[in-house]
Amino acid sequence: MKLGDLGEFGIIDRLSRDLINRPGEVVQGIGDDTAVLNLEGPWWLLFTTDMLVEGVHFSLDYATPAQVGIKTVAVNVSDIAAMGGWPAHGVVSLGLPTRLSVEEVEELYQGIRRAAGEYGLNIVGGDTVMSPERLVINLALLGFVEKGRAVYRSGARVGDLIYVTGGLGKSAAGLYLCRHPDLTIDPGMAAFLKQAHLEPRARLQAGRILSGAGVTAMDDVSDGLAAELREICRASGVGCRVRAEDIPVDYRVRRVAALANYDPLDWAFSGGEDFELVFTVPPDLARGVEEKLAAAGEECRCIGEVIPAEKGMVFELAGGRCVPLEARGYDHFAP
Ligand SMILES: Nc1ncnc2c1ncn2[C@@H]1O[C@H](COP(=O)(O)OP(=O)(O)O)[C@@H](O)[C@H]1O
Ligand SMILES: Cc1ncc(C[n+]2csc(CCOP(=O)(O)OP(=O)(O)O)c2C)c(N)n1
Ligand SMILES: [Mg+2]
Repeated sequence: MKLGDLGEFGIIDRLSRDLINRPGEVVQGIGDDTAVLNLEGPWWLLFTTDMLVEGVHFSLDYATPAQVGIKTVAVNVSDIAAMGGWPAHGVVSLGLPTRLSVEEVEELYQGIRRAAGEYGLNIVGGDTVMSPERLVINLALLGFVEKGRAVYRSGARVGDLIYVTGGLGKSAAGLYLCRHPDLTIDPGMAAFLKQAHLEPRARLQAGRILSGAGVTAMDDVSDGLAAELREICRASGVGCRVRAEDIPVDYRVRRVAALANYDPLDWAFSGGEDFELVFTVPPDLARGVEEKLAAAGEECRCIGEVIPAEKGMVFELAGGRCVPLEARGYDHFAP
């Protein structure tokens, strides 16, 4: 069978059997943003890894080595943020093609150093090997969260409101601009969107606030809003209804989408790599959540609500007509 026949999530499902031999220490295994492991003391350990491959996650045609380092840290911290915890210690593995110079590899590490400093985490080790063609970089990251405070994908309940932080589609618009440098557009706009793609930021502060404010489920938007909603719905055994009019899409994203002849909502739903947080919250706590985020300078928007599983995933178009929400997101092995 070919990898493309199963897709990324089918492959992971197949691999995920018979891997736990110390069940007593596992609070949450495969299936969430990070593993959650039980320790003595007040905190659970969060453990996650994400790898970036040249040509798949970045291109050195337009990303600087420092930006690749920044992104590597951000995508991993984002998974810790989506559990409601904080990052602590990481190890970095490098597969280096010999065409890179020492200076470029040092620059990569300047990016890692800068981002690690910003999120307050240590890099305490790693591995360095030759890679025949492409630059490969992996971070494995430990974090902590107070026992009982981790937010899983599985906690959404019918009636909860669905929110998303910040705005969606910026990364996809930025990627489009990196690939089409000749597009005529205001340079300030282009710089903003490209930065969103090349130097994403993890919503660590928002994740901490949300895990302390009673949210029921949370995920970071790495594969696109639709894919993350599918994960929450599947893990929680619920459905969802989201309103087109409330999906936060920045005017700059709309501008690039118009020039590129794309539907900006497609970028929001399927573009991915925005690293915003999508979360659910019971209606009686929603006001408090909004106020706490606003007080910390974090934006959020209510985009819909959790409905019974039988109703599926529903997309309410501007004007009120409802259509099924296609959970089309980034799949590494999509045909
Ligand atoms: N090769 C693998 N072996 C075991 N677990 C894996 C493997 N690849 C992914 N996973 C797990 O499958 C789940 C989904 O992975 P992924 O979609 O990459 O999550 P995320 O978007 O949070 O990075 C996660 O819990 C991850 O730890
Ligand atoms: C050169 C290049 N092509 C395409 C993309 C778009 N892209 C690559 S991976 C990805 C989705 C997220 O990656 P994944 O490794 O699945 O992250 P995870 O869900 O594990 O956090 C997207 C949108 C990109 N960033 N760079
Ligand atoms: Mg991953």
